[in-house]
Amino acid sequence: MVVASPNSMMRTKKTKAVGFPTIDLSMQDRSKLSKLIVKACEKYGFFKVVNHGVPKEVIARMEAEGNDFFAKPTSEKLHACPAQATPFGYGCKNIGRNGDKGELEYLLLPTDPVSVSERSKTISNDQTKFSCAVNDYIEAAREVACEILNLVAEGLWVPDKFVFSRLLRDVHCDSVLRINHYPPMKEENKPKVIDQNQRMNSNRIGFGEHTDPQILTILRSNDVGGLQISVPDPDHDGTGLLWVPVPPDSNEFFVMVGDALQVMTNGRLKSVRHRAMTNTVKPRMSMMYFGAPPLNSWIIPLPNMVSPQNPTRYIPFTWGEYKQAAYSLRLGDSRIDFFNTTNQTSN
Ligand SMILES: C=C1C[C@]23C[C@@]1(O)CC[C@H]2[C@@]12CC[C@H](O)[C@@](C)(C(=O)O1)[C@H]2[C@@H]3C(=O)O
Ligand SMILES: O=C(O)CCC(=O)C(=O)O
Ligand SMILES: [Fe+2]
Repeated sequence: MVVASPNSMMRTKKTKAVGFPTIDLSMQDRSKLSKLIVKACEKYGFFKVVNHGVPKEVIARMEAEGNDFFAKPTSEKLHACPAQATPFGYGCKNIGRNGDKGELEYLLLPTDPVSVSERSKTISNDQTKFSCAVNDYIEAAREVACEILNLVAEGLWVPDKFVFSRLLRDVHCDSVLRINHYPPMKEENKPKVIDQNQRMNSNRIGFGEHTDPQILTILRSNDVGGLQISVPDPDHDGTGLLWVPVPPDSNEFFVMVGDALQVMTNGRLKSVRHRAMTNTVKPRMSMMYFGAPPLNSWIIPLPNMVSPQNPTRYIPFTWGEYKQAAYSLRLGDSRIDFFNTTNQTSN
């Protein structure tokens, strides 16, 4: 059921209300459910899911491990810094390899149990407890992602309803788990910034604006806000953009369409531009499962998304090629545009 409940109505400073969809995954009418999900993915590339079936205990154990890790002295956390050539492990303020900075620290983890166990040696004093919490959380988040992707396929009338979820279940999938920790910023350390809506914004950007490159992101945070979604501003014929804050909900998940799903649906579903802000009072901790295919998978518009009236919008590429492009670009770059058929130069 799509519920425009009072707490999902966000009022911007320009007194505009934006209600992001809330979708009840336990809804019995599957055909209606799949249509609602597709509608949300087309309009915003973003929605909240309730009644997702993930046990509270699985989320609580993951959160406890995150809190324990980030509470450690910096000298200990640095033991979990990535070895060269891998992005995995602990990071602080540096995002990616091209000079992007954020007001956060984070853990980036692979999602296969063997690699999680290997990584956990430098992260936790109780490797088994850490690995179990992470593996159980990843499995639960993957199930939510796969169920949503099956519903997306059904809602789009794709003949093979497992076409997306199969990629996330592949043993060679390239999915990742990220745990972000945003310490509160002291007032005196916060420079005033002018945001893209030309308003003075006293909050500081924790994680700069971007779209997620993968297929689907399942985000969960503690009860501290910060996530913002970019939506077209209805006042400017859809040409301007507004940042809309998302009220946090520690019991539920937020779902974001990634670039790869936008491409596979030939642009029908939209990958969502988002960012995270810091605040002055409480630390925010968010956990993202980024569902990605194996590196050698082709990311190509599905046949039923292409027609003479709606020709393919993207050149064929593998997930490995897309990831390589993403890592050679800045966080906020529109990397998907490099693969748009209209942007190709012939020589
Ligand atoms: C600046 C970068 C960080 C990032 C890789 C990139 O070059 C561009 C995409 C970024 C992003 C955003 C979503 C996820 O947080 C992430 C892990 C991903 O897959 O793509 C990050 C990358 C990162 O932090 O390593
Ligand atoms: O921390 C958040 O709420 C969002 C972080 C994010 O978008 C990311 O890590 O890709
Ligand atoms: Fe993101």
